[in-house]
Amino acid sequence: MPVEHRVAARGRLRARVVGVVAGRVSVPGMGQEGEGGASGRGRCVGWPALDERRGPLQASLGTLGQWLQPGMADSAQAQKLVYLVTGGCGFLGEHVVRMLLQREPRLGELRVFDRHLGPWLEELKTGPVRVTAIQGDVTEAHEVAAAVAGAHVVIHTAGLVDVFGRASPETIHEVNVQGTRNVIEACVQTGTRFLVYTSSMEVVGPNTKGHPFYRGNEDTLYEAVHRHPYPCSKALAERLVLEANGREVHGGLPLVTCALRPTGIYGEGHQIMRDFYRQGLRLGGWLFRAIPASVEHGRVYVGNVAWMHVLAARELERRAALMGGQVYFCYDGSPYKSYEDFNMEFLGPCGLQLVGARPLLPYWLLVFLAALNALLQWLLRPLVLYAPLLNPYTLAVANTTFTVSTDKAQRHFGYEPLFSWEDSRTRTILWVQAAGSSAQ
Ligand SMILES: NC(=O)C1=CN([C@@H]2O[C@H](COP(=O)(O)OP(=O)(O)OC[C@H]3O[C@@H](n4cnc5c(N)ncnc54)[C@H](O)[C@@H]3O)[C@@H](O)[C@H]2O)C=CC1
Ligand SMILES: C[C@H](CCCC(C)(C)O)[C@H]1CC[C@H]2[C@@H]3[C@H](O)CC4=CC(=O)CC[C@]4(C)[C@H]3CC[C@]12C
Repeated sequence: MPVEHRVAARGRLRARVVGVVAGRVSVPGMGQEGEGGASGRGRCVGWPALDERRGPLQASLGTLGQWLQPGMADSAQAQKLVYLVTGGCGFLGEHVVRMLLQREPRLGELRVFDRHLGPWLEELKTGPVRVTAIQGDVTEAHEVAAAVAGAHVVIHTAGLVDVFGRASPETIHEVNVQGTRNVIEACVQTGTRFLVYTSSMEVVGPNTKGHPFYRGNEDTLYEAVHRHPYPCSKALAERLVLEANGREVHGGLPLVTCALRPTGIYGEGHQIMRDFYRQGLRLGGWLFRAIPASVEHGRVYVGNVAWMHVLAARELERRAALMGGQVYFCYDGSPYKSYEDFNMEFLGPCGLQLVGARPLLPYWLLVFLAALNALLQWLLRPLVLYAPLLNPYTLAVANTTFTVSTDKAQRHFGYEPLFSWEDSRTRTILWVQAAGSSAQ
């Protein structure tokens, strides 16, 4: 069992850390570090003061300048790297964590930072890579700084994904914007040079005017106008990340950043898909079409999004000049369909049927119901949280074509989807079936 403990350094740096260290628990200062732990690897389980913290890590890794020598990454002598994944216990974060463990040969230590740590992290402790679970909050600058210190690469995927009105706009801003600012500042202060940010298609659109974005790419001109707190926060955070590219980090070298913009992610662990499945089961196996089949909604498989993060993080060092400050849509071979028709690719084989070749309700009635839901949410807020799937924002997103067609990630860092559409579909169906049966 992992031991949870408060970690203090200089009285300022505090983060709740659960050390899961290659099969054993690391308790700082108690002589229980993993074998060979004296080198300082995985020192985040016991945070010394910032400057001291750089010492042991640099002793084992050399100076930052050293490990960045051209060609070194390819050599057999390449240093093992420390990765930090914020939001590593979320839907996407878990896939990124597992993908790094499977596909990043240079991984020496993996720090998983999240507000809520998943029990599945336990199973990772048997592997060869040191996995350090850190319970922390991205809105707490000192917790972020403690987690980032000594990491070579940060994949910042933590975020508050809320388009249903569960959280206040202030909280969404705090987590998504201030949290990202804290990550950037932590990189700058501690000398971490490589930052990959999980942005979203939502930073582009659909916009408030309902303009379609049809098979667009990163250079497509589109009027990005937002009002909802979630896309506003993601757009602001993305800008912070891109503007931070080139900033001098502790040690004098430049920060290299890029942002990945997934469209709607699906796959194992996708809660909204599971909710639709359960809703269909409750309705006797039927779902009712609300959106015209002609409205295309971009979707991408979570395993491919995770793979893109791993590749981008790996290649940022070698291709800093090309990739630094760039944005990349996440894409794969998933077909272009409406949101509901796409979901039926998985829910159909699980026994559900989508009723209606056309929407059963006229659009004006959906708009009315969405507005009614928004009103009810506002009226009931002092008493209870009413947060249905249908609201004016989700209706507008679902009802506006937004699809991407690009190869920028392939051109810039050699990305090819790891999972074919058939694989992605099969994996998702198996997960929906399992998640559905465990719900009954
Ligand atoms: N789900 C989707 O379709 C899409 C998601 N994204 C982005 O991908 C990222 C991951 O999203 P999902 O995995 O879907 O969401 P998720 O909610 O499953 O995962 C987010 C993770 O961040 C953690 N987190 C939230 N607030 C935190 C805080 N204050 N401090 C530390 N950790 C915190 C959560 O505990 C959670 O584990 C987000 O940044 C989101 O904006 C982008 C495009 C599409
Ligand atoms: C919940 C919506 C579908 C309900 C439609 C209804 C009520 C008519 O049946 C989802 C439709 C589109 C989704 C969003 C989209 O995939 C883009 C996103 C990107 C993100 O970064 C976060 C999630 C989301 C906003 C996603 C949320 C659910 C939908 C609005």
